[in-house]
Amino acid sequence: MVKATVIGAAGGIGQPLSLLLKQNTLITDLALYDVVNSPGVAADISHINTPSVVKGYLPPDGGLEKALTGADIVVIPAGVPRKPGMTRDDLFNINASIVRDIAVGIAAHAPKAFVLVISNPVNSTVPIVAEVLKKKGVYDPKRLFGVTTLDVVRASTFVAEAAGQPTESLKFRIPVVGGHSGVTIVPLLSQCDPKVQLDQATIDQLTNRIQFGGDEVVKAKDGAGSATLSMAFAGARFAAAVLDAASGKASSVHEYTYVDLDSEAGGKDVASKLGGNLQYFSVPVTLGKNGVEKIHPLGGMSEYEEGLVKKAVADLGGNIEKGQSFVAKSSNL
Ligand SMILES: NC(=O)c1ccc[n+]([C@@H]2O[C@H](COP(=O)([O-])OP(=O)(O)OC[C@H]3O[C@@H](n4cnc5c(N)ncnc54)[C@H](O)[C@@H]3O)[C@@H](O)[C@H]2O)c1
Ligand SMILES: O=C(O)C[C@H](O)C(=O)O
Repeated sequence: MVKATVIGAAGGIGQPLSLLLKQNTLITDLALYDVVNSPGVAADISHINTPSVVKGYLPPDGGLEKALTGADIVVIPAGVPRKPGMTRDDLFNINASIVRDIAVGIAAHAPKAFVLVISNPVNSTVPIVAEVLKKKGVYDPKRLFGVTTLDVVRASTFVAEAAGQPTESLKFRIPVVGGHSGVTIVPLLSQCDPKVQLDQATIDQLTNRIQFGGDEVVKAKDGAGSATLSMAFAGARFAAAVLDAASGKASSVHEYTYVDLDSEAGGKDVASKLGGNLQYFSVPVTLGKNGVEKIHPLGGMSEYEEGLVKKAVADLGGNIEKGQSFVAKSSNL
């Protein structure tokens, strides 16, 4: 039995993500929570003849508690998206408290669940969840993930296009490390598998496109939000990876995700190579029964990529601190 809960299930990401999770046959219970419309989304999705039983929950009558109780995995796309001209950090003022309050619910009702944070700014919302879980005495860094899979998905697509093989994007695997906003997103094109020969101008252009791919969608949607469908795909893919590893369905699951480097999974080596005391970074991980089993080194980098990492580290420190001090200043915990 595997219960998956989506918080923010009626939103632009939440609906297609819930649809994709309904197709995951490892999931037996799918709980859809939102502050609006979740019963309708649940009724609709529940007619699909895959194994999971779907229920929708709203805030009255303990909806959050019911949605979370017994959850093995909680995916959080709740909160507001960007409009043109905004940075992800501009969402902090609204989304920080939304994510904090959801984390309080997780601490009380699903303390052992894998928690997958999609809500932006991910660089800060993941530390917010961690600090709440720490305050409540239930924090396990191996079970908390910032979802950065969309950056990895974009990198494959854009590199395949640049290599003149747009229909072969699944074949191109590119590590993307760091955080999830602008220059904190660091594609390691030199490690592309299979190798691609790119001149420096193309590397510059691809790096910029991967770092600012989110802006491309925000601009195209012209005020109607940010990436939802590609994010749902990426979120469902990452959730499936976590569940495949936890259930033993797959023996070696390798992903990139924004995690606490200070876990038993071996992130301290990465942190010390990054210089300073950076606590969170998107890194290559092996997933296992209990979440992050091993954090791997970032691997060989070009001088150009080392420069990108330096810029990412400089920005990330402030983003992380902002999330941590928000929780420290929250008097209602
Ligand atoms: N990590 C990533 O790669 C990535 C990619 C795309 C979008 N995002 C982020 O995901 C978030 C959601 O984006 P969206 O386009 O789905 O937005 P949306 O506005 O379409 O949907 C958000 C949903 O969250 C719900 N919500 C608000 N407060 C809530 C609460 N307290 N509890 C439960 N639900 C609540 C809303 O009712 C809404 O249905 C944004 O912050 C966006 O920036 C992250
Ligand atoms: O760009 C955004 O604000 C949404 C998301 O983080 C993305 O990368 O598409």
